[in-house]
This record gives sequence, structure tokens and C-alpha cells, in this order.
Amino acid sequence: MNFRVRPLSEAEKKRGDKDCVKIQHNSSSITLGNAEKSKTFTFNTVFDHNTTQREVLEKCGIMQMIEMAVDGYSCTTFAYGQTGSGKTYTITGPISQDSLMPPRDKYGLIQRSFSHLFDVLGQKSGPNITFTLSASYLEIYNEQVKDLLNPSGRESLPVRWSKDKGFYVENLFVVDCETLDDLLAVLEEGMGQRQIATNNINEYSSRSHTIVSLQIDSEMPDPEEESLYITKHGRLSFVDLAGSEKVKELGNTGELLTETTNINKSLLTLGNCISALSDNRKRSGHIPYRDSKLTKLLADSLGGSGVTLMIACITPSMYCVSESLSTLRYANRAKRIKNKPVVRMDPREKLILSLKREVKLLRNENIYLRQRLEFPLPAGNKPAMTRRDTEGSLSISSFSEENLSGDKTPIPGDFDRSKGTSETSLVKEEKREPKRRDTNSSMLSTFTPKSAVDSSLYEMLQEYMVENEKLRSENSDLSNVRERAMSEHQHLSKENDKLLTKLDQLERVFAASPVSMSRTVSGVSSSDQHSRSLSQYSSSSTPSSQQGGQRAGSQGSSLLQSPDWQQGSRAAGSGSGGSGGIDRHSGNQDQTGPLPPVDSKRGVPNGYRAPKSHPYNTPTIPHQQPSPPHQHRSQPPPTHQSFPGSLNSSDSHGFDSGSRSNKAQHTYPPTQRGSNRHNDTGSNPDTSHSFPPPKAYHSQASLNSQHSLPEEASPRGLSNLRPDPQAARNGRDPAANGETTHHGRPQQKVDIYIPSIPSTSKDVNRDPAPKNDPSSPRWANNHHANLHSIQDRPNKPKNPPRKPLNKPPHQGTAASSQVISGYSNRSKKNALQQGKEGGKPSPKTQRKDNSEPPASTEQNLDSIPHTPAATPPPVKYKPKGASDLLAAKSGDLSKPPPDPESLQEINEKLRQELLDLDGEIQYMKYVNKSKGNAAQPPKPTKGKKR
Ligand SMILES: Nc1ncnc2c1ncn2[C@@H]1O[C@H](COP(=O)(O)OP(=O)(O)OP(=O)(O)O)[C@@H](O)[C@H]1O
Repeated sequence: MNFRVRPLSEAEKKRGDKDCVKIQHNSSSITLGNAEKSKTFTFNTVFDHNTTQREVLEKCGIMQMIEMAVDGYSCTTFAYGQTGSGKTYTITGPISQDSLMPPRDKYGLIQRSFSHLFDVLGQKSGPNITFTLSASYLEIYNEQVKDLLNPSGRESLPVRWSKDKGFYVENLFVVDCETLDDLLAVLEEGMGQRQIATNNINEYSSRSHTIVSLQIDSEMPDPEEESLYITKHGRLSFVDLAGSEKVKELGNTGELLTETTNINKSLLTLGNCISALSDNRKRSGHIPYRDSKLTKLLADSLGGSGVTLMIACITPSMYCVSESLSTLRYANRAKRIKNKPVVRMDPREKLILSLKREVKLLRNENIYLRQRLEFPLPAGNKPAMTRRDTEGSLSISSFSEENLSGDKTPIPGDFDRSKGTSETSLVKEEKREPKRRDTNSSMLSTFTPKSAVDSSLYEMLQEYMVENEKLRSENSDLSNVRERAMSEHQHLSKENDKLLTKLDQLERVFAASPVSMSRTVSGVSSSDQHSRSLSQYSSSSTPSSQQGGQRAGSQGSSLLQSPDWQQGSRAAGSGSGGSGGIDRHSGNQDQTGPLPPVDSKRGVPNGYRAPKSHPYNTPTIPHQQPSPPHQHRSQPPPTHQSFPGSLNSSDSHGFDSGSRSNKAQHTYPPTQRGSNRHNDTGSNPDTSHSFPPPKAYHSQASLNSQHSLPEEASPRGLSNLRPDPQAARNGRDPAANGETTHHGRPQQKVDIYIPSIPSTSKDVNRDPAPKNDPSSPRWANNHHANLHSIQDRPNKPKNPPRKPLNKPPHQGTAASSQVISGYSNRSKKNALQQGKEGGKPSPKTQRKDNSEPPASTEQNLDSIPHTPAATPPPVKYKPKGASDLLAAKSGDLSKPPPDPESLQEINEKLRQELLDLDGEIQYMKYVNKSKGNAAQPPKPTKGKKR
């Protein structure tokens, strides 16, 4: 807790205000009042009006906090005080009319801290140590959270809570910063967006609370085990609170009055939280964090696991003495709050570390006990093996030559190595007792108490043995836990990658939708943000899992690209197009080919370093970029998708062919904001390949208008983007033939423009397999190309751009994701409900054709064996909606564009199909479970239709 008193301002001097503050020189006490009435307070440091900005940085303790933030702690500095008391001056430096950024010598705590931070990072950097910085800047204005780095999205951002992150702001813009200049640029931009107004006391009064947050992620090898990397997520935040104000004195009216009321309200809540936290009795009770957004966001800093530095600011003017007194009281209460700072890191890494620490302690204890007993230390501190013989006497048998050979340190006792014999005086003080000498290789083969001393030694020895036993069991527990954590991590990574693959496909369909495009163009793409949040989750996944995920493909369409997979699939006789390469439950790989060698300790490929990630920031994902089909090393690249001059990088790289790892092939015009913005849709640094746009390529907006799908061009339908297994079995590609399997109804063609694609077709021609043979790689290529041709066409050169549909703007992918998960949950719930109500699935899950199991999009289906005891009713899935979409690739260009209603219909079908599929999965799970009980499968009944 620090205190700062600013000098009297010119206006105050003119007014003849008296200085009411007295600070003892070199003292931490401050006296407020006049000769008649005064009050003294003591704080850590008190800065008088002569203190420079540099001195504040050096003496307030923030430099230590910066080091803590680099070490993984969450550190917050906030300035509190009445309006015009010098909070902004302290935090960012003085604001002037000419420039938002103060001159260098007036730089506030933020700029100086950033600069110091880079010094610290320079000192701490080393081989295999990486630091990643990312910044965000927000303000709370009238109880609404605004993103100062994303002024276009001026609507209030929601404050959410999660178990891992606590309170956080959803969809907050996060900017990666590599240099000090990047950080200063972020700061300047944010400062330019702040709400500032003039009042009677301050010309540039902040009307909002602002929070600058800097995320510091570090990744470094564990000093004790090089192959294990520790990731820490430190945070450095600066909070400039709006000043408390007396409405009457300021004479605010209208909007200013509303602002003042809100400011005072949130400060009151902050005060209540501080008084509750500073009171030992109330501390364990309810703390009203939820009463305001400010206290929600400061919850962790105030009473949680963070480190907090508060700088209370006052004016020396006698005119403001009552406000100054109130600030002093406020600060006096706050200084009683005690936090328990913890390092923010991955929970599993944390567990491993804590176990390792425990083992280390036990080892030390072990060594200590040995020294006390004057036992020789085992080589490499390896604990001795103990056993108890049948007569109950203790035996130590592992102090063999082998154990001791590496131990060059003098060993207490008189153990004779050269002869392989040992002689140990167990306790020097008891040397009067005749020494026991064993001639075998063990130090002490048997030990039977013969005297009182011996029996006390015996007891000690017993204790030691127990301790030693404990140590060993701890060790084995630790390695078990670690193994488990590793396999769980791998498993989760694979799961993530599968989800990402699904998301990719969702995005591709979204890419085909003008609604999604228009979202992208209109500024911040929430879809992109959603991708970020997912990719963040996946960024911790290992390449092996990414590759595995890519191989797994989880969707039939991409898997069909792999001849290996096809072989495996045929060999297994499953015929299921959706069988992934990885068993979802066991995490085993199937026949999709060997993965690269994996580091057994880290669970990642050898030499791999996990990309840095943290919960609030994620690398940008090429938005809406076409992803080339899954390729295997042995598979020739699909040439049908190539544009002249474009680089099809993924094709030749085998494993790298995943949609996430691919460089984007299309370069869109850069967006307005800087290139390092996460949700810059067009300026992704990964977008390394560009090609000249085709003639009719005008803008992304025109692209939007061409692929006019209704807003609800449901992502659910994406899982249907796969071949119709029935059609595949019949030796034809329904998509390629422009047919539909939708209840035999004539296909409704969707006029989505598919330009003719230059094909080198060399490789395809070499393929002896017939084009319409679903088992053929060529069929797979064609099929996949068809999918891509629907999703990835950047423009429609021949047709004029169509008008975008008159639909309300989409609410963003976050919302969509909620819809998806909501849908999924509902379906699961329904399926469960049906199970409860008699174990009967929806009739929609029943198949008319019971010839073969479905080509599932879910791994679960593939892992379900046929069960004679509980043979489920025949289930087969026909991707009706998908076939509509697939058929669209052969759309007739001469025909008019699809009307919104037909698209709506397709969309509805897609949704329905996915609903069915989900129900089927649940049902199959249920049936599979029931097979264990050898019960007859329940008959399907009519299920709820959503
Ligand atoms: N230590 C200082 N030395 C010189 N001038 C100062 C100092 N502290 C504040 N000032 C001046 O006092 C005025 C008010 O300061 P500032 O804007 O930082 O107040 P504030 O507490 O942030 O007010 P508000 O809550 O209204 O935003 C400014 O003109 C500023 O330059």
C-alpha cells in the first residue's frame, strides 16, 4: 500500500487553497488536517509532491511485482482516489491536449513497467525458454465493459466466470506484443478510446475505470527433468479507477450525472469488498464481488491468489480534506487484506511438480536419516531395498557394490568396498557396543536387538525402513500419476484435434455462407474469435496428436483421401466412412499409418516443443480459408483444387496437410487494424501464399453476396458432408452424379457457382481405379474436391454478385457454438430421456435400409461391435441434407441463384439430419451398454422432434 500526494494545482493556488498534508521526511506516515485537528496514517511508502515518476517506479514495489508476474503470478496495480487526485498521472502520466501519450520523462507506471519487464525478460531468457506477451485494454463505463482495442465493437462485453479463469471478459481483444513499441502502441491506442470529460476539478477527468492487462506466458524446461516443460501464465494488470466524486460539488447533470452515479456505485462496491476482506470475521463470509463489474474483474486481485499493489492518491488542498480523509481510511482498510498468491500454471503440471517436490523432500529426509544412522548413502540417493525376513528381523540387502559403485563421497561408517564387505557402526555414540560385522555383500544382512541400545536402534531402524518404504511408494505413485496425466493429455489433445477438424468443416460451410462472410467483413469476426478460443485449447495439443487428428480426420470425407485408411477400412470390413484413425476412447491408432516417434516422457514427437498458449490469448487461425484435403505421403496431391500459380503447400508435405497447419492459400485484402491483431481476418501472418484473384473477384463483400445461404446454414449439417455410404456401396458417387438420396425425391439443385478448375489430372489418370469406385483414392479425391469446390470458391466470375439476403446479422460464432452445444446437449438429453422412458430411440434413428451400419461422423459408432446378445435394430444413416449440398457442386450455372427458401429447406434438412445422427449415436451407445446385460434391445418408439 502506497500513498501519493500531488502538488497543489495552479487553479488551487489561485483560489488560495491551503496545503493540509504533512509528510515526515523519509517516513511512511502522513498527517492530514491543520494544527487544530489532524489525523495520522502509516503506509508502506508515502510519496510527496516532489516525488518523480521514476522514484515511484523504484520505490513502490512494482519492480518486484514484475518479476513475480514473469514467474507466473497474477499481479495488479491500481490507483485509487478522488477525482483530480493524480491517479491517471501516476498510472499513465499526464494527459495533454496535444498528445495522449505523455513525454518520456513523464511516463507513468505502465510505460516504465513495460520497459522494466523487457529488462527482466532479457535477464531470464535462455535456451529453451520462451516468453509470450499479449495485451488487452478495457474500460468499465456506466457498468458496461468496452474493449478499448476494438472500438468498432462498442457494445458491452459480457463478464463471465469459469472455474479455471475466475471472472473474465468474453471476446476481449488480445494483441500479441513482441517489442516494447508494440506494448506502447497498444497503450496509446487504448488511451485514445477512453471516456474523458471535464469537471470542476479536473480538465481531463476519466469517466471510466480502465484495466490494462498484460499476459506473460513462459515455457521452460523443468530444471530437474529436461524433457518436461513447465508453462506458467503470469499477468500484470494496471487499473486506473475513475475518481470518486461529490455530485453537488461537481455540479454534474444529465449524462455526467449518470456517469458519476455509476462511478460512485462501483467504487462503493469496491469499498464494501475491501472492508469485508480486511475484516477477519467477514473475510470467510460473503464478499459482494458480483455487485459490480469492477469488483468482479478485481476479485482475484483483491482477495484471491494474486499480488496487489494499491496506490492511493490525494490532493493536498484543504478544500478536499474530507475526500482525502475518506481515501486514507479506504487505503488503511485495504492494507489489511492479505492474499495468498499462487503461480498460475497448468493443473497437471502443477500436480507433477508438487509430487516431485514431495519426493525430493522425502529423499532429503531419507538422506538425513541415513546420516543420523551413519548408513552409507546409496548411489544417486537411490533408496535402499528393505525386506523383513520370516523371523521378523530386519534386513537391508541392497547396499551392494552395484548401488555403491557410483558413490564417491566418503561414507559414514567403515564400509569396505574393495572387499565387498561392510562394517557399520550404526550410531557413533554407541561405539562402546561391539561392532557388528557382516561378511556378505549387504551392509547389514540381519539385525536382531540384543541390548537396550540395540533395541532403540532397532526402533530407529524400523522407523527408517517405514520411511524408506513410503518414499518408494511415493515414487511409484508419482510415476503412475505422471503416466496417467500424460496419457490423459494425449487423449485430450486428440479429442481437441477432432473437434478442430469438425470446426474446420463448420467454418468451410460458413465460408460458403454469405452471412458468415458478411460477419467477417463487418469487422471483428466472432467466428474467428471462437476459432481462437478453440485453437487456444488445441494449441497445447501436441503435433503428434494434431497429426493424429488429421489422420483420424474423424470425418469420412477427409479420411477417404488416405489410401492407407481405405485399406485399413476394407481390411476391417467396417465400410464405415467415418471411422477415425484414433480410437476416441482408447486413444489407439488404427491402420492409418505410423505416427512419428513419440517422446515417451512428454507424449509428443521427439524434438517437439509445444506452442505457447494461455487461456486469454490464442494464435490466429486462417479464417475461412480453404483447407486442402487430407493427404498422405503416398497420396498424390489433388490437382483439381489448384489455382494457377498458387502453392499447394500441404500436398507435398504429408503430415502437414491439416487444415490448421496449412498456410492459407488465399490472400484477402488486409483489414483496417494492425497485422498482429488476433481477429484480423484478412491479415493473417500465416497467409503466405497468394494468387492473383480471378477476374470477377472484387471484394470479400461480393463474395459474401454470391454464396447466399440463409443465416441458419446450420453448422450441424456439416457432419453430413460425407459420401452417402449406400451410394458408395452401389459404386457411384451421388454428389458427383448430381443425384440425391433424399427420400428418392428429385434433387433440388442449389446454384452455388463452381468454376471449372484447372486440373493437372496426371496423377488422377494414373489411378487405375474407376472414378466412381468409393474405395478408390481417386473417388475420394473427387469427392473431397467436390466438397471443397462448394466451400472454397472465392468468387463467381461468371455470374454477377447477388444481393445479400435480407437477414439480420448473425450474432457470432460464440452464439452459434452455444446453439451447437445446446443442440447436442438437448439431443443427448432426449436420448437419455428416451432411454429412461423405456430405452426406445426416436423413430428417426431407425433405418429403412438395414443392410449395413452407417458411415458415422462419430468415433463412438465405429467402436461399437456387433453384439449378438443385444443386436440393435438396423441403423443406417443417409446423409440426405448432405447430398443436397454435395449435389450443389454440380449446380447449373445457367440457372438462377437459389432462392432463400430452398436454402432454408436444405438447412432445415441438414439440421434434422444431424439431430437424427446425434440421436442415433446416443441410441447406439445405449444399445452397446445394454449388451453387457445381455438384454434384448428396446424397440424404437417415436422420439421427440425438435
Ligand atoms: N504528481 C503530480 N505532479 C504534478 N501534477 C500532477 C501530479 N498528479 C496529478 N497532477 C496533475 O493533476 C491533474 C489531475 O490529475 P489526474 O488527471 O491524474 O487525476 P485523476 O485522479 O486521474 O482524476 P480523474 O479521476 O478525474 O480522472 C492533472 O492536471 C495532472 O497533471
